[in-house]
Amino acid sequence: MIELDGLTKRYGTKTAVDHLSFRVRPGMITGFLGPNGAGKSTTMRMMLDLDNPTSGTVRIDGRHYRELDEPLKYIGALLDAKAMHGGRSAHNNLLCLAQSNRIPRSRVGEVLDLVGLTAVARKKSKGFSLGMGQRLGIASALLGDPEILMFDEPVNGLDPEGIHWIRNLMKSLASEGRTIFVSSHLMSEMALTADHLIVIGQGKLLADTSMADFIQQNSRSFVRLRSPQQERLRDVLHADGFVVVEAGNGTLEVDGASTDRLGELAAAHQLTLHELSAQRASLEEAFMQMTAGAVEYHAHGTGTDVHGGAPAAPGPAWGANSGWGAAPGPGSGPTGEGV
Ligand SMILES: Nc1ncnc2c1ncn2[C@@H]1O[C@H](COP(=O)(O)OP(=O)(O)OP(=O)(O)O)[C@@H](O)[C@H]1O
Repeated sequence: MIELDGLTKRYGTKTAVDHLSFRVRPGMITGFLGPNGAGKSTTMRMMLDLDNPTSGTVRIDGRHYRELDEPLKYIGALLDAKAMHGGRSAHNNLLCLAQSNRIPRSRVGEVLDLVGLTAVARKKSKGFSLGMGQRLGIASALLGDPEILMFDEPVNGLDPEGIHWIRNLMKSLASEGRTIFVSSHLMSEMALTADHLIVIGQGKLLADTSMADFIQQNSRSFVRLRSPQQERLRDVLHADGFVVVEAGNGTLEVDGASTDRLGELAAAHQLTLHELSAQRASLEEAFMQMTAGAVEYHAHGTGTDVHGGAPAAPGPAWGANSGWGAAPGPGSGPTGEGV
């Protein structure tokens, strides 16, 4: 378990992390979300004692990081995959870490195997691709077989097979009862991976909730209907008290209704339906809805349409930090489920 209490970090007049308090619990994957500059990396660095809090505390299984003997056996982290020594081989990078934490030499081979780098174990890591570097960073996090694992953007640079692999790895580590804390800008990936979410904006806690509740509470869900008798269907729905939105292309959208109820209503009036589908909002929509007021770096002239998917790609007008990391993908719009 990781416990944060009133964690705060100021850089001069800038408050990067603002009185954050939350728990990261074992046996599940907790996603850590926030727009660019929200304070995620600063929070993770303070969790690992790489940065000193201005005030507040972080406890790892009840203790401060500094009080842990051989910390890699308690908490493993992938923060910056490029932090490895480029002149050393993958094997030697891990061996140095293992020796400084009294981890047996045999574990190096095990984790290299686990991340699929055995064939390049003796190659210098400076020649590694982004994806190979990520795998090496993940190997270093796993080295001490810790109960707590923290991953900052773990799928960065990984190909689809690699993304699938890290997703399943995190799930299996969580199912063993470990504590998994992961940040990512890839909402579609986060939606498939995390059980629980911590969302921050401008350093402050915005949400600490299950994935399902987060999506339900921060976005619109509706039922989409399509019928060759659209006008009659609309009249029947109106007569039954539903608010109906004509969405173009012959589709109607109804908020606050179940597909069962609407299907039965259509059948009772002998109306043919070509589509009856519950549209669940995506995590990306819910995230953009919640963080709309806490986005520090905006692209001028694009806006963030909370019901219309991802904003446009970052342009030259973006702030000092890069823009949104999430490209519109399979998780971009509402997802349909139905007939
Ligand atoms: N060493 C530093 N000195 C001054 N300001 C800093 C420093 N590190 C971070 N900040 C500022 O603190 C804020 C939080 O930054 P941080 O990198 O933690 O955000 P983030 O959520 O990880 O962002 P991203 O998603 O872009 O990686 C930003 O405004 C950033 O400019």
